[in-house]
Amino acid sequence: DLNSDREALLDFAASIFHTTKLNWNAETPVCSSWIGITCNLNKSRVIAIHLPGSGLFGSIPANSIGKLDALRVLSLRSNLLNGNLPSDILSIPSLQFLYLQHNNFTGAFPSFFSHKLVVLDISFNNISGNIPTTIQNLTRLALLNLQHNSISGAIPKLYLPRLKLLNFSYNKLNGSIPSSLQKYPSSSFVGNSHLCGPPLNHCSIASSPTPSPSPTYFPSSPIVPQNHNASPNRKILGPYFFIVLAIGGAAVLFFFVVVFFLCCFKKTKTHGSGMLKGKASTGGKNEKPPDFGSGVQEAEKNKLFFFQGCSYTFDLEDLLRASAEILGKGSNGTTYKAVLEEGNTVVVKRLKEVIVGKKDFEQHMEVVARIGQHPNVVPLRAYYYSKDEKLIVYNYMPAGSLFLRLHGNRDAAGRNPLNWDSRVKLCLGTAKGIAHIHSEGGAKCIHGNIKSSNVLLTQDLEASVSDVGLAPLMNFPASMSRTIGYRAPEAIDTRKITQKSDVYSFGVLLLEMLTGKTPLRYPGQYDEVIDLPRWVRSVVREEWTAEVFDVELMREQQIEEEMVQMLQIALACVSKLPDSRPNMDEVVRMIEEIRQPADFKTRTSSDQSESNVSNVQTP
Ligand SMILES: Nc1ncnc2c1ncn2[C@@H]1O[C@H](COP(=O)(O)OP(=O)(O)OP(=O)(O)O)[C@@H](O)[C@H]1O
Repeated sequence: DLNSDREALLDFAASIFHTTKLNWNAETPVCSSWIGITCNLNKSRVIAIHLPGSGLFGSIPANSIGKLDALRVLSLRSNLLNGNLPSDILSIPSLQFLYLQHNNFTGAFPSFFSHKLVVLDISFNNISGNIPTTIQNLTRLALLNLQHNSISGAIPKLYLPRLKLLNFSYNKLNGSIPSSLQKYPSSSFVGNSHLCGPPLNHCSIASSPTPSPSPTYFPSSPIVPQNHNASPNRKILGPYFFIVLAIGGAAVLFFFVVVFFLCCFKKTKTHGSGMLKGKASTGGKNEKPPDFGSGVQEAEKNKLFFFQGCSYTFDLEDLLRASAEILGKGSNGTTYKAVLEEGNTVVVKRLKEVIVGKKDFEQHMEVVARIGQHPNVVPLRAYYYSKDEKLIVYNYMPAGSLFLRLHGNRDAAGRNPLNWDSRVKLCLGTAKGIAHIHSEGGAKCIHGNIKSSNVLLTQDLEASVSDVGLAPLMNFPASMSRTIGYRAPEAIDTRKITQKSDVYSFGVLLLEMLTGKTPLRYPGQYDEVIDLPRWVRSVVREEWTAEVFDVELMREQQIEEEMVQMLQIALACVSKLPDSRPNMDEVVRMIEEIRQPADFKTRTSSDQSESNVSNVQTP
């Protein structure tokens, strides 16, 4: 329990000299005031210790940290810890992420490990002895970093199906590299004077006295596997594939552009018929002024246009009479929730600074309405255009936005966190919605404002992308808007949005789902923006993945592999160069590859509890 965890931590602190004030004392609450300590959600156990670079000096006593039997993450990297690696720590049954790199640990490589280990990093120490064959039992291991130690002997035959990153370089290993490990790059093995065979061409020559390479953790992209063959889900796509893809893509694009123009041309000619069903309204001159749409009354000739398939029976007058509540003021204007007299609830967006004329607006709305006929896009119901007022009517989505579901009420007692299965499902749905927008509207169809508050949820927790097609109607939003944390760097520089800048914004949304952090800091005036991609890259470089993930996901079992894969997709989406980002169809495919459809079916039945999302509140 928490008391025994507290005692164990105090024993550790008593025998280790530390320069950083830890603020650990028996009188203060462990979970909220002790530096570097993370507890589980109900604050009954310590599940993570993060004390990197904290000036810790000395050797870790047995029966201290080793007694924390709910511990999942231990990060004591970049300290001055010495002595043996305490075997009771390595065998904590719940331990998943272990970071002990850059210390002065000595002694033999221990041979008992927690079977749950995903990351084992003891690089840059002075560990000796052989690599134990028991490493073979670590079937969930994704990273094994032993570089820069004094480990000797032959490398045992290891077959670790999930291992993505391996580094044995700069040790004293000898013999030949087992065939199961030959798929890793030579940089994983260099600096072992008597190690032979592929991927090393010959016995590697110890590099001393030449200085060893700077302690770069792993080459440029620390998360992306060194060898794509290592992951069964990844396929190497050769140059021909991309050429064929490019030609095919161009042909498909051409087709859609032609279809798009044909449709537009046809629509212009048959204006007012077919898709559009006008409903005239006098605009209620004697009514009291409405909460929104003050410009509406003057425009008697203008009509509220409903799209086909819309079951509402209200007209503009009803809309003006409805009691309206402001949902928020966004970059495009103000959004109202309007409850009509017959009980229907709709959302009305009052657009500001529309830069296109009536005809263009109407034609554009038809395209948007067509795009909206997809399960992952919020359908457009109606619109109104006059000189002074532009309104768009959507269905009201009572389950609120992804933003509220993910961040709202975070610290409240009864909060029901969004579980990993639901997050995967929502990521996939959002990706499908954006992919549909990109493909349906042709190359020029860009959302331009992907963010978690523009992803709305249905009652059964499906994602639905809102604000589709607004960007081309408006001025590029001011740089200090709430959107800034999602904006691709080139979109900020050039003030131009592209499909690839949508991919970037979606990547930020994925990072938000994985980290539980918002690209905007609350509460406040939206002026403090966290550059999430930058933050994630910096943490990942230092400590691979564990620190990155949302604490609320820590209580779930066996999801690390999927989280790591999602992180890879997110980092690909937020690549600095637009051309290096995948397109949305590829993103959909990659997310689908994380989990087989069969898994989705069996797992989604457990989402029922997640569907109960009606009482979300503002953070
Ligand atoms: N159809 C809808 N149903 C329910 N809530 C909605 C709907 N459309 C928007 N909202 C919510 O209303 C609030 C205001 O939305 P609005 O789009 O005006 O601002 P925003 O999303 O914060 O910024 P932006 O204008 O840049 O998109 C948001 O919290 C949004 O999630």
